[in-house]
Amino acid sequence: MSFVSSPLHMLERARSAFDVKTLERVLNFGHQGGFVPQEYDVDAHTGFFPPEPLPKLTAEFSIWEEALEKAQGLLYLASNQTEEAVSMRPQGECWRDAVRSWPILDTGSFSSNIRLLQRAHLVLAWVLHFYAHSIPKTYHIPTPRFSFLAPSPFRLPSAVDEQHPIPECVFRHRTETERGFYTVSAAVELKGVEMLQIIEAYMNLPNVTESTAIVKIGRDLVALAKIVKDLTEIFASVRDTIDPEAFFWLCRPWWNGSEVKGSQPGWIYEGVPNSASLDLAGPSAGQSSVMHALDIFLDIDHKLTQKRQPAPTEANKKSEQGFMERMRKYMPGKHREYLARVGAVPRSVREVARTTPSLQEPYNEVVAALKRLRDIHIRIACLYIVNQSTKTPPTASGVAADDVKKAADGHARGTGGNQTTILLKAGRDATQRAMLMDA
Ligand code: HEM
Repeated sequence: MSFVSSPLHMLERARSAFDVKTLERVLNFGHQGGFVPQEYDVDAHTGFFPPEPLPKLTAEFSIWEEALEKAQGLLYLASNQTEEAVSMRPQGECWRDAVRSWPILDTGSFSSNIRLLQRAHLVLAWVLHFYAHSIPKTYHIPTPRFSFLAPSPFRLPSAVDEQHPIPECVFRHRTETERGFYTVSAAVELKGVEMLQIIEAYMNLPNVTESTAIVKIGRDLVALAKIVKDLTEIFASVRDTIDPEAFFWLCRPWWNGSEVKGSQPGWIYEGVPNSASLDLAGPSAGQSSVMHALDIFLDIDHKLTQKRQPAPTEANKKSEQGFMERMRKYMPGKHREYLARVGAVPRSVREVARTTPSLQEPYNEVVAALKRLRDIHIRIACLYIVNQSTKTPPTASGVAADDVKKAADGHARGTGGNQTTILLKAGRDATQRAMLMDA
């Protein structure tokens, strides 16, 4: 082992490995009591994404990883009545039997490794969705019961391993569409890193009323408007890469969560008290931490707590005002803390712009850009969800004529469980309301 003789040498060596900004953050220069995103597991280069892809779980947990891998070529939606889907039902049942017979695995060995915990969460969440949505439902047993807690070793039966011929086309179509959706969402998240740098700079300004600070804020708002415009283009690119039919009928049903609807309970996790009453929304890009950060930084009032103009419409009032806050429950805890910290800044950028004439226009430009983004997003949701739900399902979906209405029943709902257009328009209108009127 070689020793470094002085802190200066150490600094020099470290400089070659990191950029200076990162280094300063690590050493906490200039951030005494300040805002350091890394403390909230927000990376300087990848933002809310981990800096590296999540590592696979160790051999001890291979049953989880293997089950997920196999599920992707094996399971069909319960609603799929095509010949292939029906012929694959026994293999699906074997897969679910195997999952039911899993032993309880102790995750203590990696309880301090956040990346492995995240990987475990990701793998088990998808296994759960594959499990729940592939169970052929009957009208008499509306509630699928399942458990990860039964005590016998997991082994996939040979019937599954032989891999009876699997029809490729439906899977490929679904996988490509799904990949397209994740890629666009990831592009938004990564483009958003530039925005997080602006937020960080604002949070660390010693005095937001100083003239140099005002010049900096003005410049950053101009840059932010450009970033939001770029984000809008990324959103709009879904139309080039994602097929609406495959999105609505082949992918999206797998993402639905367990909603508690009236007297019908949600999914029951055996061994978990009151699990049927848990609010377990499916994944939604509404959980994107970067988009929440932007809203919070600009002080967009989704909850309609501020008196702003124009007054909310009746439809605005009917939408779920706590939706964005509810979606934060699905984010990693540290990211929630990051958002709370940004929201707790003593003077929001909106407040500073309101009282600083030179900042009103650049602030309004960002808000206008975000409103346009939400307009485009509404059009996308109509194209991919509302319109699709009124169409005849494609043959590959295997949805039987009698079941079309049931399958499309959630047509006006997002995977997060809300009436799509009302919710998204309320978000767009809340954005518009942040506009400073006397500019
Ligand atoms: C095919 C593409 C897309 C469709 C059909 C779509 C649809 C929806 C729907 C239905 C909702 C309502 C909430 C729910 O219940 O889930 C929603 C919300 C949301 N989506 Fe998307 N979305 C798409 C792409 C994206 C992308 C790429 C992002 C980027 C992160 C995104 C960000 C959001 C956000 C932040 C919300 C919360 C509401 C808001 O901020 O206005 N969406 N989306």
